[in-house]
Amino acid sequence: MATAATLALGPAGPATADTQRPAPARQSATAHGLASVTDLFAQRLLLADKVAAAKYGTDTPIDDPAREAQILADVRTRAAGLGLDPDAAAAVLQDQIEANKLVQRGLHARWDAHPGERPTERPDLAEEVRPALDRITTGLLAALAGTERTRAVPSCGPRLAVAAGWSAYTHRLDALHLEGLGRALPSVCAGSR
Ligand SMILES: C=C(O[C@@H]1C=C(C(=O)O)C=C[C@H]1O)C(=O)O
Repeated sequence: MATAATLALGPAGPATADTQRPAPARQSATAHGLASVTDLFAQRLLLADKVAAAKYGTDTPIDDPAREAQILADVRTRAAGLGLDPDAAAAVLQDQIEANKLVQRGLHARWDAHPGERPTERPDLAEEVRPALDRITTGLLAALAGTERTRAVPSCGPRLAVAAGWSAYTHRLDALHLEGLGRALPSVCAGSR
């Protein structure tokens, strides 16, 4: 599927209707589109609502260093298996973790200030929410592998900005989640590390 990002930044120049675009260029722009990465960032940030709800009003802290270390070690191993630089992949995941905690903190502050907005249900962190986060991590590693070349070119930054804007729009991110998305981006482009 062609996204606004791929249409705006595809290698064939100015955006043209899909039917007019040569097939190889369209395929290449789509396969390497950074929206595959930023869409997963947005999905992960939306899951922060469930994480925050699972923890709110309990003794479970927002920060869980042991779980973070486990995720990062696993990501390093799997990145190596995919031919990705383990440090680079771990840096991207570290940013997702920081972004997630930013949203969780924002939600807890909001719920403290506005009791009427507190969640009415407490999702199961271990059984429901963390498995969903783990599925996103698997998709993210594949998306990082699929965008390796795009993430290494000088135009990565502007492409990433367009992709992030598109993902924020399609996932209807509010101001807090948009702030989280900004925190999720710094390690994506190879030149930024
Ligand atoms: C999401 C959670 O909260 C925090 C954020 C994490 C993440 O983004 O993966 C992992 C551990 C916690 O520090 C969680 O506890 O599962």
